[in-house]
Amino acid sequence: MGDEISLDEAKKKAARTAVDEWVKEDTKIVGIGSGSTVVYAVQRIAERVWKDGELTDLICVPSSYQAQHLILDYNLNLGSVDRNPIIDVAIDGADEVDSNMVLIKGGGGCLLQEKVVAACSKKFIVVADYTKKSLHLGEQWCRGVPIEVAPMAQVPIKLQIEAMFGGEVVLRMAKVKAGPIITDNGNFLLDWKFVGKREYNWDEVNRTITMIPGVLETGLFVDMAHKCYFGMADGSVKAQSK
Ligand SMILES: O=C(CO)[C@H](O)[C@H](O)COP(=O)(O)O
Repeated sequence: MGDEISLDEAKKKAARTAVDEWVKEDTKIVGIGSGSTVVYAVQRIAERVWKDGELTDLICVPSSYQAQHLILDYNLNLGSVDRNPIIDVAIDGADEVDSNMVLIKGGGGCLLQEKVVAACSKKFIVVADYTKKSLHLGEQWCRGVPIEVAPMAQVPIKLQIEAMFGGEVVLRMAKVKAGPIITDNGNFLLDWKFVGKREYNWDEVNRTITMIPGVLETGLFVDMAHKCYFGMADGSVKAQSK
């Protein structure tokens, strides 16, 4: 058996491949996702700007506070969906990707802005390590589907989701602060630990949950991803498209 690379190396390979395949000289605006894999995508963009003298006019639109500061730290041009509502390509991570390219996102709590940026993008490209790839959602990611909600509505939303779809909905608690996590948008996060063995129609589930008053957005990204790049344990990069 050959040597396995680390998860970080796998993320890096996926991110660099995606940037080189999708961010070209004529790309004007790129959406920047959130999480640890996207850091390598921003590093690659910065390398091309600052070392290779390419992409100097490229505008980067962040999907979170983290992404905004990444863009600033690497001295890239900072945009916004106010100024740049049409994005050529967005590059983002995922917590899980199933065989139909339905994604769970929001493990890092940034799903609302991530979905807005993805929806503004002509192409939405996902970068991840091999542990995120699965046949069915829930096989790899066991923390449930993140849902961003208005704080005052969290109890009725929890009860409605459990009654309609089963499983358990839990309020995500902060680790080094008393009380729940507060998102970049001042909201709470629920994690819906769905019933693994049940067959869900994710499009329908997503639409139904989104309709509950007080729900701002779900971490289910259905029919949004154009292509996913997975850094594999053997050092290769596997691409998945529909
Ligand atoms: O959705 C996200 C944050 O809300 C991230 O994209 C997702 O959690 C993947 O992160 P990482 O690249 O660190 O595995």
